[in-house]
Amino acid sequence: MRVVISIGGSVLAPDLQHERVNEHAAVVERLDDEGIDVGTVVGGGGVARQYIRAARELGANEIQLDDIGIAVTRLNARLLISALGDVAAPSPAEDYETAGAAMRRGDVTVMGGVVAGQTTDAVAAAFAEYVDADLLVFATSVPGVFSADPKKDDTAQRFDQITPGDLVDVIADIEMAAGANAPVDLLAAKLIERSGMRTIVLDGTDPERIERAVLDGEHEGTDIVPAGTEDDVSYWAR
Ligand SMILES: Nc1ncnc2c1ncn2[C@@H]1O[C@H](COP(=O)(O)OP(=O)(O)O)[C@@H](O)[C@H]1O
Ligand SMILES: O=c1ccn([C@@H]2O[C@H](COP(=O)(O)OP(=O)(O)O)[C@@H](O)[C@H]2O)c(=O)[nH]1
Repeated sequence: MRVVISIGGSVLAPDLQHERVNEHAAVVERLDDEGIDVGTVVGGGGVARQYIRAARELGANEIQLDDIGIAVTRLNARLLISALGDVAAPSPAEDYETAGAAMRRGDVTVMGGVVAGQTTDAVAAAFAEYVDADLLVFATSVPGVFSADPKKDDTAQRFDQITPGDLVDVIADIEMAAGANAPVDLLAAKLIERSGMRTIVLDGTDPERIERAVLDGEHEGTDIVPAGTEDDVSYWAR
């Protein structure tokens, strides 16, 4: 089984606590021990947003701000690599070929961002498509995809399941500036739509939830399910 896990910066290292990074690494190592090929993609979180905010005040444009964001995602990736030790490739892969080759060698791969104009959500979706992953997991700071931003709207409802097309509609209005907050970015949603890959968005603040979702298929987040496959047993058996 091949799994790609997108670990938001806000769940990996909200305040750069090494204990939390260690807990995520322990989960990745246990999945690796189970014989699962694991690819991880790490976000920039609050630290990236702090840098982006400061550089925006200093006059940097959005592409320059994205590049700053990418630099922070790669720093966070190095934190996870530090905790993973020998099971991980020694530096964050900067393209899908390098990451895919490392996965084929049996290393856990750790990526950050790759190119301006997107987020690590799109990196995770593209890498998952590149390696024909069986499962893509977005571990984020909210318990799934909601009808509106749950941090701003008390009436927002969580979707147990959503089609990629409906996901695109839910997130289409979220701003795309560097450092923006979305459960999954628009490009990622379109990649999930075209690949039809099995995808889960869940609250990853407790890393063990990621482990349960991968090993037992149990989670309380949102399944992104291609239209028409909601009751297709072969889809859910993948
Ligand atoms: N429709 C929505 N459903 C879920 N979350 C949403 C939605 N719209 C906006 N958000 C925001 O998306 C963010 C997703 O997590 P984020 O803070 O970007 O963490 P991560 O570091 O995991 O990417 C949350 O801050 C949440 O408030
Ligand atoms: O391939 C990438 C990945 C990240 N980013 C930039 O880096 C920021 C932080 O990454 P991300 O949003 O994925 O981090 P998260 O908020 O999920 O922790 C993004 O907002 C973008 O500005 C980018 O331009 N290209």
